[in-house]
Amino acid sequence: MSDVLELADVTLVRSGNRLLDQITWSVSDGDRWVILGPNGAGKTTLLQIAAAQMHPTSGYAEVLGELLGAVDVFELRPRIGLTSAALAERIPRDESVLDVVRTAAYAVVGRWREAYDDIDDDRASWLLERMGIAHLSGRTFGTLSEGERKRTQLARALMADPELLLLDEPTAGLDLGGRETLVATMGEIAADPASPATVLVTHHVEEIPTGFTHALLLTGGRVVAAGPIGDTLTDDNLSACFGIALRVTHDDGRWGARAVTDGVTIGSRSSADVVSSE
Ligand SMILES: Nc1ncnc2c1ncn2[C@@H]1O[C@H](COP(=O)(O)OP(=O)(O)OP(=O)(O)O)[C@@H](O)[C@H]1O
Repeated sequence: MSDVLELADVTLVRSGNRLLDQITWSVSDGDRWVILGPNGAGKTTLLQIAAAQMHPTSGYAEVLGELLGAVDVFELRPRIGLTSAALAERIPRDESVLDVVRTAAYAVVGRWREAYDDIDDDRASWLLERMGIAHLSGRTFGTLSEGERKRTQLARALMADPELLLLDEPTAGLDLGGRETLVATMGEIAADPASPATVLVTHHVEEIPTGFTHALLLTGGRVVAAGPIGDTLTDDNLSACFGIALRVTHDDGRWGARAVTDGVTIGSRSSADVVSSE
């Protein structure tokens, strides 16, 4: 197994704040990681480093065998598939769904004068089929529902046959049905041995697809726990991560978490919803 990501003592400082604080983490070929943590924990920032979009202020970060700071990131980025809200905002609303996916072959957003081979067209069409949105290929991105946009972005992230797949909150904003079908699709991708090493950022343990192998819990820019998912997603670790007593469940390959107070599980993760059993 080769290392896809190798971070050692990575610290990132912006405006005097330590967004990431001495992160040491490695991802190997075949791994499927989930990063969990409360708002502002540094999840997106960590993913930005993995995507070669940001450099650490200090520490060592190697992505796909290339040392950040010593590599041409414009050569590295096409090897990485990324979905994120920031990237989605850059997609022109009048771009066709097919072009949103095809342009990933050049790691650009927005069709210009690139020429596409039949092989690009075939792959883009196959990915849209795989995501269940082949019928939308001629529609413009701006006319899609949120769920259809998320599927388009996932197809785009896979277009360049990436060696590393980074998914930043891919199910955010979806209704229950849309979330469940996308989580199932991500489970299929995770189960495929040909799929690249994958890192998924989410706030919700319920959104971890089946087949995910590892978890990293982040709070205040620091790692609370990281490792094989069964050892890491424990009541104690998740409670420490979110700062609230939580009970973790794992049924049929899917994870769940509920708040606990005075030994009673009350069914919410939000501290605002916690009611004492007294
Ligand atoms: N340029 C910046 N200067 C100062 N602070 C920043 C900057 N960019 C981000 N931050 C802060 O860094 C922290 C981590 O942000 P980040 O977006 O990585 O968190 P996150 O875990 O992804 O949060 P969320 O779950 O809310 O999306 C936040 O407190 C954010 O306000």
